[in-house]
Amino acid sequence: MSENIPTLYEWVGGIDALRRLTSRFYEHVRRDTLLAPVFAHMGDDHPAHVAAFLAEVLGGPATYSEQYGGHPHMIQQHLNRHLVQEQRRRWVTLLLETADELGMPDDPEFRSALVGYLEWGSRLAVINSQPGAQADHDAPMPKWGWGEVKGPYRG
Ligand code: HEM
Repeated sequence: MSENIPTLYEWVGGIDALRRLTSRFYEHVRRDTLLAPVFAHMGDDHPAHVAAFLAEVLGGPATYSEQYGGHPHMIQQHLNRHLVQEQRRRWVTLLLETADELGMPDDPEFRSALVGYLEWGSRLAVINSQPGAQADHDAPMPKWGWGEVKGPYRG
C-alpha cells in the first residue's frame, strides 16, 4: 500500500479502538436473545482475542498469529457450531451498530471496506461451522484493504 494511504487498522484507531469495539459488542451479544446462547461459554478474553484478530486482518500487528494460534485456530473455534444465517446477520448488524454507538469512523470508504470484510468473514464462519467442515492448518491470515475505493476520501 502507498505510503500516503493509512491501513484500515490505522484509520479505525488501532488496537485500543478495536478493543473498545469488541468489548462493548460482546456486552450486547450477551444480552441478545439470538446470540447469547451461541456465546454462552465464551471466556473473558474472547473480546480481546477477536480485537487482535481484526487488528491483524485490517493491517495491524500480527499478534493473533504470533500469540493466539493464527487463522487455523480461529477457524477451529467455529467448527461444529451449526451457525445459521439469521445468527450471522445479527452478529454483523450488532457489530456495526456498536461501531456507530462508539462513534467509530463512518465515512463511506472505511465502512464499505469494513462491511466487505465482515460479510466475507462471517459467511466463512457459517461455512466452517457446518457438519464435516475441517480446519486447514495452513490457512493464511486474511488481509483486508480499502478495496475499490482505494483509500480514504481526500476531497
Ligand atoms: C468476520 C467474522 C468473524 C470473526 C473475525 C470471528 C473471529 C473469531 C475469533 C478470532 C474467535 C476465536 C477467539 C479466540 O482465539 O479465543 C472466534 C470464536 C468464536 N466465534 Fe467467531 N468470528 C466471526 C464470525 C462469527 C459469527 C458470525 C459467529 C456466530 C454468529 C461466531 C461465533 C463464534 C463462537 C461461538 C466462537 C467461540 C467462542 C467461545 O470461546 O466460546 N463468529 N471468532
